[in-house]
Amino acid sequence: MADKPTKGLADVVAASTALSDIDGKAGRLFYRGYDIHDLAGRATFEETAHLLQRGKLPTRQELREYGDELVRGRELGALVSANIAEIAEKQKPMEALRSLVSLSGADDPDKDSIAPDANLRKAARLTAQQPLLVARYHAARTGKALPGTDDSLSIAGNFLLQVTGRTPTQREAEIFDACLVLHADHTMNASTFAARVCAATLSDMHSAIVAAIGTLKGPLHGGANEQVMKTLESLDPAQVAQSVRERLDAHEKIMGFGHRVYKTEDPRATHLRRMSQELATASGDDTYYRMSKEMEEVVLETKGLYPNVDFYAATVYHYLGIPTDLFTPVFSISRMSGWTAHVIEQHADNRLIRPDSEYIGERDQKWKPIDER
Ligand SMILES: CC(=O)SCCNC(=O)CCNC(=O)[C@H](O)C(C)(C)COP(=O)(O)OP(=O)(O)OC[C@H]1O[C@@H](n2cnc3c(N)ncnc32)[C@H](O)[C@@H]1OP(=O)(O)O
Ligand SMILES: O=C([O-])CC(=O)C(=O)O
Repeated sequence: MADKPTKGLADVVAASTALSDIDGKAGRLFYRGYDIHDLAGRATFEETAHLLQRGKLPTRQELREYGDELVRGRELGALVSANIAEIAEKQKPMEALRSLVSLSGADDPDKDSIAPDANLRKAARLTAQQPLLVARYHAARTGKALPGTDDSLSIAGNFLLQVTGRTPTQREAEIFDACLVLHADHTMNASTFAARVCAATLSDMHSAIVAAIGTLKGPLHGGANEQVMKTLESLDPAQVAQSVRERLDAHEKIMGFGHRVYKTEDPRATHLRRMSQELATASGDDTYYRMSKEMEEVVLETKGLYPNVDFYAATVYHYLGIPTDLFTPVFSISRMSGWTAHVIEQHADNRLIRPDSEYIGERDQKWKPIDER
């Protein structure tokens, strides 16, 4: 007979990884041994993606080569281009991305291979294409022309340019770049686990990423950042503390708080809070930032819960001019670097992921013909 399951697989070690590590008690996060506090605001997203996918922080030469590969790889395939308008009309952003990444698999030059070199190339292409897919989707649904990419800008800068229609200031691009670095990888989170389960059947990288996107979408995971903004918009700025207390008394979850692993402040929230404050001040209207701070105080005092990565990311994206329903797609732009690195890692030392279950249904049922049931 199987053991009792641990609900939600809490504390179960499901894989070995050299990609990221969390100390949940101390509130620390590392990518391949580098403290997130050393990377955020110092390493670019491109360097971070290289670190995750290719095992090391790049030299200038390696970064140039990887950057060129990203530029070459961002071209979208024929199937994606032919279908994006209809998808944008019929599907919400995360559903659309799930469809578009699936279609892009059919256009990928390495589509039939899961060999290590093919996986590296696919990881770079998926990372390069994800921001463009989000921007093209947004352009298609708004009917606005997509500004061309500017090769003097980073992935972060180009995304802001293409979604807001204006060249970001250097500081805006830096802040968004730091956001991408902060969201890049996070041990065995639900979407990464989904990707690894898929990859472990020796399925291909695009299939694993489709599974990950579908998993990130939910409000208990990446979908929370959009819900945070909706909560802020729904609150009366003069009644924040009272409304949050009422919601907690009614056993409602306040999105953007709590975490399976962190029992103290999420180290990413420390950076995002600071960036939210900076952008709020620069915008001349810091209402949402002040409301967020008040929510944070009430939730900590009432429930002992800290903000997670999604909480202050919401106002950062809002102040950067990103539409609220693109917040979770933005998360996927960053996490693509981690997901693809996990697929590479899974394929490199694979065993089928197939846990056990505890049977709790009826036993010894007697079969009856349909007319006797
Ligand atoms: C990128 C990311 O995925 S970060 C997480 C994003 N998700 C969210 O922000 C959604 C809100 N948060 C949550 O739902 C949870 O804290 C999760 C999903 C992140 C973690 O879930 P779990 O580890 O399974 O904790 P669980 O949901 O069992 O919560 C434990 C207790 O804290 C409470 N709790 C947890 N989070 C919250 C919250 N945000 N608001 C109010 N209460 C909460 C639960 O109601 C539960 O209380 P109980 O023991 O009285 O029933
Ligand atoms: O680790 C988790 O469970 C969720 C999370 O914070 C992330 O994916 O960034």
